[in-house]
Amino acid sequence: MDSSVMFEPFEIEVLQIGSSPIWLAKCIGGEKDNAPDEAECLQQVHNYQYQAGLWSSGKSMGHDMWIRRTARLQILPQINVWHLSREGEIVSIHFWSCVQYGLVHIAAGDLLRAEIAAGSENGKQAKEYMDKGKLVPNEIIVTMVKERLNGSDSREKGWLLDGYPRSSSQAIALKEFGFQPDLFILLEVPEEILVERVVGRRLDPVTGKIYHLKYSPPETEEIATRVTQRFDDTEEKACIVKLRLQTHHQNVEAVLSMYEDIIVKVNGSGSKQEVFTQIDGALTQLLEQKQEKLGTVAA
Ligand SMILES: Nc1ncnc2c1ncn2[C@@H]1O[C@H](COP(=O)(O)OP(=O)(O)O)[C@@H](O)[C@H]1O
Repeated sequence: MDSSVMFEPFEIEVLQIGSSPIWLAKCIGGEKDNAPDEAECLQQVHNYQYQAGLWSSGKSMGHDMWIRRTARLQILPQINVWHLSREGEIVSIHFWSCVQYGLVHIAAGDLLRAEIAAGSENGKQAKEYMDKGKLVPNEIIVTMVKERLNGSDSREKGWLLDGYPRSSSQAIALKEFGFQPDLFILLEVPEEILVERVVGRRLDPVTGKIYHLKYSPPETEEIATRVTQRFDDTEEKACIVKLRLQTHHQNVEAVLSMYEDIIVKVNGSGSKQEVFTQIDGALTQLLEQKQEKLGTVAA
């Protein structure tokens, strides 16, 4: 594909107010099979920025400029890309009913398990708490999360923080480090379903993908034979699972009170698709509000 063809499926809009530039690329119509993947879309947005003279020497526009420019391009496959750069970036790609986000997924539990696997001192200490279903002390987890949020990929693409903050002191630390989420998603699931999900959860050590023996079984025999169970998820640890839930109930109200204005409660007891549809709706609404706000200022 030459570069002029690459732009064709896109409608690209560039908005910048103060230090929050937003790139919007929308690709509409066409065949699913022709839909470009996420990396290709971003590449096209960057190419467009460069060709339109809005991106020089690999850098984005100056901070204090305010620019609103729309380039209407040819209409082809259906896809939307939202790209918020600098202060935080959100990339959302809609492939028909299957929607994916380009945010960096940062899971506090995964960070801790990686430390345990690496055999570090922090990992050893963390495991003692995790084995008992208790929260790992802030001295260990807060720095880990902060460093991950400061990673170049998180700063560039934006992030989805999973399993953090789990206490008000963790929420305060996050704020003090200057990290402020746009949205707080609370997944509400009855306890008996949670226990069933945890006990049936399996991890593919090769791809890192999470399965569930009943609800999302491994696709092939090969994967089924290699999946493993997390040390704190086993049947014998069912009482630890309950303790983890107890810890959650003790802290959740204090955490929620810090995010009252941005909480979205999602019914998490349905299928993956049903839950995802609700989250997608919340994210889409958030992006529309941001867009509207910028449009009002632009008018
Ligand atoms: N933000 C956190 N603060 C302290 N401990 C944490 C945090 N996140 C995870 N942990 C520890 O790791 C364990 C597993 O967490 P996680 O992987 O998030 O579990 P789940 O996926 O079941 O919610 C927790 O029980 C806790 O011991």
